[in-house]
Amino acid sequence: MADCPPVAIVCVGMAGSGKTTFMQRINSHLHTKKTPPYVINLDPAVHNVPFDSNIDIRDSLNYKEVMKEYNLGPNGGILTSLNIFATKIDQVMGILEKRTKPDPETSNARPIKNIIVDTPGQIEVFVWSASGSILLDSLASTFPTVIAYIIDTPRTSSTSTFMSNMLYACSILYKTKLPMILVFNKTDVQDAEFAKDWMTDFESFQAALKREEDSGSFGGVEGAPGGIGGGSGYMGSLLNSMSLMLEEFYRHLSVVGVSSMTGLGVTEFFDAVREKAEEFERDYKPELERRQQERQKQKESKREKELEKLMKDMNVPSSASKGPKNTEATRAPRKDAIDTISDMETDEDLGNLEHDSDPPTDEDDEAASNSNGDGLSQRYEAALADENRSGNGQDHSFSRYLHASRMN
Ligand SMILES: Nc1nc2c(ncn2[C@@H]2O[C@H](COP(=O)(O)OP(=O)(O)OP(=O)(O)O)[C@@H](O)[C@H]2O)c(=O)[nH]1
Repeated sequence: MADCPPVAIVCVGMAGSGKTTFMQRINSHLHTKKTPPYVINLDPAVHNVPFDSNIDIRDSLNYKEVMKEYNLGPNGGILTSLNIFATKIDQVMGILEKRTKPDPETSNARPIKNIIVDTPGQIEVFVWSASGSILLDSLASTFPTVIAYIIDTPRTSSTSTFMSNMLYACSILYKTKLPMILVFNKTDVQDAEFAKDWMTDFESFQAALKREEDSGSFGGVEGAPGGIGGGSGYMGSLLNSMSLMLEEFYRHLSVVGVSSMTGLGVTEFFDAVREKAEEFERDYKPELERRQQERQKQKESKREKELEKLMKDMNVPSSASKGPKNTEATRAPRKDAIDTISDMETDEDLGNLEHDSDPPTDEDDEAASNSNGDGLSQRYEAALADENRSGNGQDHSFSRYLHASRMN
């Protein structure tokens, strides 16, 4: 496996599951193996990080200031910090690409083989946000990327908490569409064999359900009513069906028991990473590329439609036979310009763009003279007034607006 490409390992997990301690453990393991990883911390709200990060979101953003400035609560602050950070993803990817490429002429003779990423404990803020998707998609489009879902084993030992955690993991797998390793952490406190059994043997899960029912401790709650919690009750039959339904999901996962405290199971974790990285190249990458191509196609067809609509709005017939305006001199620059319009977001962009692309007509001059050049809103009003005078439809006013904008 000497030539395997660098792998990005993104650690996600509920608050307190031990992500940061796990990051510290795998970081020190890789240092011991003389293959130091590239470390990224994406948790803006963490107080102390017990390892050195190469990129730390806290270096570029003060989460408390973000909360104050945008008048947000803690989760909004984390989300907004991630959104702001996501705008720098190109720079981050540039750095990562440089660090993972061998370059004997510089000190980068031994390129990075692992990128490890710590994320906020508020999973949904990362996994369900646009910035989380941007960050994950960017990583996955360049490196084999694996999600390490960290689970607090002692807190997952009852059937209902186990099932809740599995459903959460399933939703993350479905949302990120990346290979996943379930890391049952804190095995120094409780062994993870029970979880592996439940995932591979439906009957052992049913037996555990029955035991909880008999002892009246369903869901880890002593004295829970059997009618609700028991294998024969509503929750029991729900758990049974869910565990059957999740069988297919379990098949796609690697499961390792780890103690971030003692280091037990870390070697198995890296074996699983290698396996998942191969799976990424084999199964996920083609799918990812297919999705990227589809997005590109959709973007192009949307642009085509916008172009057609705009041509219509501007009274530019698409066939050469219609009207004197449709000459090479006018048509070509318009098309280029309008292609660019769909990438522009602000009115100012539209104004600047049109300035160079389309020679004015007498009508336009009139519209422009109605404008005092003090801003786009006034120009827009001028175009509107013009439209009212001529009784033309709204679409036509847009073309006048574009021409009027050009004069400034
Ligand atoms: N016994 C034991 N305790 C652990 C282990 N891993 C983490 N812990 C403890 O679990 C607690 C939470 O660990 P963190 O690493 O801060 O958890 P986190 O998921 O990063 O927490 P957030 O940053 O709040 O999301 C700490 O008290 C750790 O010492 C482990 O393997 N064994």
